[in-house]
Order: sequence, then structure tokens, then C-alpha cells
Amino acid sequence: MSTLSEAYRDFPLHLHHIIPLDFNSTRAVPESHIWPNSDDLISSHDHPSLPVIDLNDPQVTQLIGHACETWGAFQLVNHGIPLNLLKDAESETRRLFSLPTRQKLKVLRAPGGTTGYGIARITPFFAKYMWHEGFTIIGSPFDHAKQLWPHDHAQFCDVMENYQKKMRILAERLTKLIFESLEISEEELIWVDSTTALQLNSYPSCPDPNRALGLAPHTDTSMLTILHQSSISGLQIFKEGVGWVSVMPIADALVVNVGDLLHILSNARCPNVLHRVLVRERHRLSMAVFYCPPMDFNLVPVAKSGQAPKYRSVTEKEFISIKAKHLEKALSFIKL
Ligand SMILES: O=C(O)CCC(=O)C(=O)O
Ligand SMILES: [Fe+2]
Repeated sequence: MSTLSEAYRDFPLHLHHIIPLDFNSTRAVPESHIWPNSDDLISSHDHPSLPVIDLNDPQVTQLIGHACETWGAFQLVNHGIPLNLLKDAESETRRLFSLPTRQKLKVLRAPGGTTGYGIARITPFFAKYMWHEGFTIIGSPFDHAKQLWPHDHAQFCDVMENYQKKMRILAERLTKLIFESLEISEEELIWVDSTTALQLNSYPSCPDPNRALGLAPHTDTSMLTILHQSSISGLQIFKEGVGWVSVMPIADALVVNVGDLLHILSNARCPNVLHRVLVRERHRLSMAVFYCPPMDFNLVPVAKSGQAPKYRSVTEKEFISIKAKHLEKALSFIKL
């Protein structure tokens, strides 16, 4: 079975698109990280807010289905992920990003690789760099963790493996509910081997937050993404007709958003929500789990009765390759 690493191997990146800035020794935002149109980055508060859904609500299927079709995202409470696991994962994430730069560079993502330390994969598509450093984990982070902490890596590995395991179970449950509400047959759900990737994000404290950007606008190449954000705000999603809406941190809640794959499979009924991250004077962390079917899964758009398919069918692997080359224009390549 093909893997995410194989899908990315054909698109090796240059080192300057992998190595983060040495934020510890940077006192001012360099020109390379100053984004034009910074007025657009100043948050406004008079807009509707993202739905908050309780997983124990008797109406949960309809609520989640409606949120996915209208917003492409929602915040989830009472999700069943142990709160001490969320806390431990955040503190291990903080421990990792607090390491000295030279230590983190030991586990730099390889040019054609998927896991390890580095800046966002979308970087080459933008003229400016983002105020961000990340660390990607697929499966066990053992090899990298051993290099970071030769004698003290067990805790990091245990927490991150457990986090991925629990998030996968939650993602499966949410996908089932979404499919039920969209009347997509459960047979579509029989994936022997779904993949999850865990993306740890760090947005270091920024001396000039209104001129820098943490993550540029993008959609996720996933079925669903489940995100835990620290108590510092920064995430915004784009809602048609409204504009950029801040996703305010709610203690212990998770943010769930629709990715490209569910957008295709739902025949565009669920928007693959565009989102971005603003930076602050305070250090912000987040942990995103990207949930995907196996790479050779064939995405066949399921149209509502009477509607024509909007996209041709495409394997996940082919779509990931198109996206790696064309980013947000990827969908136009499969449009009917
Ligand atoms: O940090 C966040 O709030 C969002 C992260 C994100 O969009 C991503 O990792 O794809
Ligand atoms: Fe994202």
C-alpha cells in the first residue's frame, strides 16, 4: 500500500523551504517575514461564531452535519478524549519547541520526507515566510525523539502515540456521524488502514504581530482535521459572505474542520474550509491530527439525488500529488 511519504517523495523541497528562522535570536521581524496588506490581519469581533457542539447531544448527527455543510468546521466539547492527555500532549509539544535551535535541527525534515522538524509544506507557494515552526509525526516518533532527548524520550513517545490512537478513534466516530447525516453509505467507510498524521505547530512570540502571519490561508489535505489549540487565539476561518472569523479558544474543546477529501467525497456539499493563523506577542501552540483514508482509496463524489457529480473520481494519492504541485488550484484539475 502506498503511503503519504511516497506521495511526497516526488516533490522534494529546497532546504530554505524547510529550515525555520532561529526565533530565539530574532529581535525584529525580518523583511522576508513581513506580509503585505497587513490591515487585513487586524481582527474584528462583530461576526457570528463557529458552532460549538456537544458530542453527547441527542441531536448530534444533525448538528454536526449542519455545521459541516454550512461552516465546514465546528468546535467539539465532551469529545471523550481524556483531558490529562490533551494537557500532557501540549506540555510535550512545548518541551520540544523549547529546545535550542541546534537541537531541533538534528531532526530536520528530509527534502523529500514527511516527518520531523520544519516549516509548513505550503511555504513554496507564497512570496513571504510564515512565523511558524512545526514537527510532523506519523506513527511512532521514536527515531526523532531519541535524537532530541537521548535519555529522556519515553514520555514524549508514549504521549504522542496515545494521542494519535485516541484521535483516530474520535475521527472515525465523527466521520461515521457525518456520513450518516449526508446519507453517504457506510460501505464507503470500510477502510482497513486509515492514516493519521500529527502536526505540532509553534508560533513563537512575535515582536510585530500585525505584520507577520503564522500560517497563510490554506485548506487541509485530509478527510477531517481535529485540532487542539492552546489558550492563545490566532486561528481564523473564512466564511463565504462574512469574511475571516476567529475561532476563540474554549478550554478543552477541539476544533474539527472539513478537509479536501471530504469536500470531494460529499460532492462539494461540505466546504473544505479555508483557514489561516495570526500571530501574537505570546507564544502559541497547536496540535492538528489529519485523518485520511488509505492512499489508494478512490474518492467517488456522492451526489444528492438529482444532482450531478461536481468532480471526477480520483484516488487520494493522485489528489495529494496534484495538490503538492498546485495547492489551492488542485480542485480545478478534477472539476467536471
Ligand atoms: O494552529 C492552528 O490553529 C491551525 C493549524 C493548521 O491549520 C494546520 O496545521 O494545518
Ligand atoms: Fe490547516
